[in-house]
Amino acid sequence: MNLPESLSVSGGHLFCGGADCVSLAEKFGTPLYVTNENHVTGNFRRYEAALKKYTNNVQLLYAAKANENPVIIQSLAREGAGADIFSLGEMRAALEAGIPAGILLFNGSSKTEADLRAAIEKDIMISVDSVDELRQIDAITKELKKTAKIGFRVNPAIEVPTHPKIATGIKNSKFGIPAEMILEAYREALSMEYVVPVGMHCHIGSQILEVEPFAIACGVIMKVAGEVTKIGVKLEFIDFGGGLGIPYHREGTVDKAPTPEEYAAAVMPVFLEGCKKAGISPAFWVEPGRWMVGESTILLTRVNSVKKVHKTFVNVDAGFNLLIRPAMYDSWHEVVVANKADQPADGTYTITGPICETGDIFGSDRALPSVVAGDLIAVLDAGAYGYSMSSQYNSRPRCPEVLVNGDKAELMRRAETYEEMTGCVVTPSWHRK
Ligand SMILES: Cc1ncc(COP(=O)(O)O)c(C=O)c1O
Ligand SMILES: N[C@@H](CCCC[NH3+])C(=O)O
Repeated sequence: MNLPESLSVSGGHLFCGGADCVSLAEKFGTPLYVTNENHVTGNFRRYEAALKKYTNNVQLLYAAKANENPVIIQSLAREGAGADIFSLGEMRAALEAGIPAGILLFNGSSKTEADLRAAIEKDIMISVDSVDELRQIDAITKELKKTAKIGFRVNPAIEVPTHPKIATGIKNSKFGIPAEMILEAYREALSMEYVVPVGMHCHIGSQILEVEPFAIACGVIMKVAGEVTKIGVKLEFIDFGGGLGIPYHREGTVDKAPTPEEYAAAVMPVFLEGCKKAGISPAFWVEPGRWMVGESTILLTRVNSVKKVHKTFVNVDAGFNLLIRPAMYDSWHEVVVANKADQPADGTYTITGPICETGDIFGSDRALPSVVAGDLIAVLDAGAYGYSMSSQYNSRPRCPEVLVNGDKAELMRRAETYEEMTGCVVTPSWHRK
């Protein structure tokens, strides 16, 4: 199999960086998320270098939702990442990781007054998703007598080749303001006392395996940028969102995932040409999440039992409460028997979790070496939208996360306890004895 760079095989065992996954599972228990830190920081450097070949006026904002572990956010903050934040929790994590407020963008289509107030108080720029939200910002800035720098999220109305649930720039998406309504929105912002429109934002979707849609969206946005410049907006940044996909299929029909270099080659000339036409020089911002962390991480899970019936089920100790992507989007994740990583396949196996739902399947009919109870399965490419979308469904406390750096491996999050899981439960008076 075409393993991600974060992994290798030695002596029949799967390794993450310099750490033997079989030993990690013995030491920390399973289920266990394992992340290769150097892979994450290497990704950041590569993505940034690819863009900076065209202009130095570039800022990468890590999409914190992809993997919200504060340690990961801190690793990227140290590399100079800003962050795309979507909630007060993500705001707090980004600020605590040391990311300066000036390179945070508060995104989202449904912000609360508390969200807007916190962003304004902390000088964090807001990607405004509706005129209604703009007016709420106006009211808060007047009350606080404080400036708010904003951009609008533009919906470029383009089709993107990805799962419909994660295509965000299509015409009928809930996100953004249609390009034909955007001039009015900027005009209104320009008329406000404390609101300063300085940016523009778009994000067309996630897990996109072609670069053309990014270039098309960039063309639409640059045209709009030219128009808003004419009405007096001084654009300091244009944020083109995230979305670059990763190759989840690594065997058989292997995904051809574009590289950041290919992304840059497709998008940057359109951006620079648009800037020239409009006579502007905003910074180029981009918000990758999945590409930064997706391939860096595996989910290790122990085989509880093997059931040979109409097909062979491998019952493991992790369920979709820990990695919901296959159940939610029918997403493909490769699976490897981590303690038999050099053995040839001898049959087909369906990897199922312990959750009380038929859809609790990590992979169906996968060709694997002979699997028996006690074996260790690695679910690959689990770094993006894995732990961050986890839940405690079926009253299962979340598992620990280990960070590997070279041959060092330590916890970056311990397992939840039952007490923590139920710590918010309150007993109504009539239930008390
Ligand atoms: C506004 C915004 N920016 C960035 C991202 C990150 O996307 P990805 O993880 O595909 O790079 C998302 C998620 O789709 C998003 O909604
Ligand atoms: N959660 C999605 C990606 C959505 C990105 C956030 N807008 C996934 O796992 O593929």
